[in-house]
Amino acid sequence: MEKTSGLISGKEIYQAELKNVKEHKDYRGSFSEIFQDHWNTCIEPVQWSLVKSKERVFRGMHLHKRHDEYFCLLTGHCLLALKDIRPGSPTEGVYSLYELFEEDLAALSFPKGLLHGWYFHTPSIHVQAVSEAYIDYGKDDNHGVIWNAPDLGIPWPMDEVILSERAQDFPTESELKASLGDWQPFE
Ligand SMILES: Cc1cn([C@H]2C[C@H](O)[C@@H](COP(=O)(O)OP(=O)(O)O[C@H]3O[C@H](C)C(=O)[C@H](O)[C@H]3O)O2)c(=O)[nH]c1=O
Repeated sequence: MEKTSGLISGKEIYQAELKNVKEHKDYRGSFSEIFQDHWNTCIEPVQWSLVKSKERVFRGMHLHKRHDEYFCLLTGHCLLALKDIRPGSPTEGVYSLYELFEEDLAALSFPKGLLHGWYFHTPSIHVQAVSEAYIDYGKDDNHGVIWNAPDLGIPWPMDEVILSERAQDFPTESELKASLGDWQPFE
């Protein structure tokens, strides 16, 4: 099977970007630059995190009204979904489903206002960055939608996942949107 990281379903979303990461291999191993300011991504990181996930773990779907995010798989194999629920976005209602492999490194940057979640086919390690620290956003801007909500419309290939207790109680997409009220992510 060809292990090429990229979009496998849906369409690209406005201001989200998957960037291939060049892995410079030699007889000692490899060296890969996973982030550069000059890439002009949508994010200015203020916090970096390293996340280890067991097989079949699903993290998300989450939504933040105030901060942008970055994700790069280091080891393993995962699916990563985005959905644009920003009122007035040129890609409002569009989803993107990416498949990422450690054998073909790639980094995804995406703006505030996109639902996002990741599923790990195998034990995996990734790094993620945010443009607002968890200590600041965790209490009031860490929203969610249940991963398999019918109105989310993500064609996940799996039926069962391992969720956090909090994520088990997330609402549907329409219930979240109703709770967010009138917000203007482009102002
Ligand atoms: C996010 C975060 C979590 N934690 C602690 C809090 C919990 O004890 C533990 C797991 O946190 P959580 O269940 O929130 O992790 P995920 O389910 O991967 O979700 C996190 O990563 C996805 C992508 C999101 O977008 C969420 O905003 C963020 O909460 O790590 C920290 O200490 N610092 C942090 O920045």
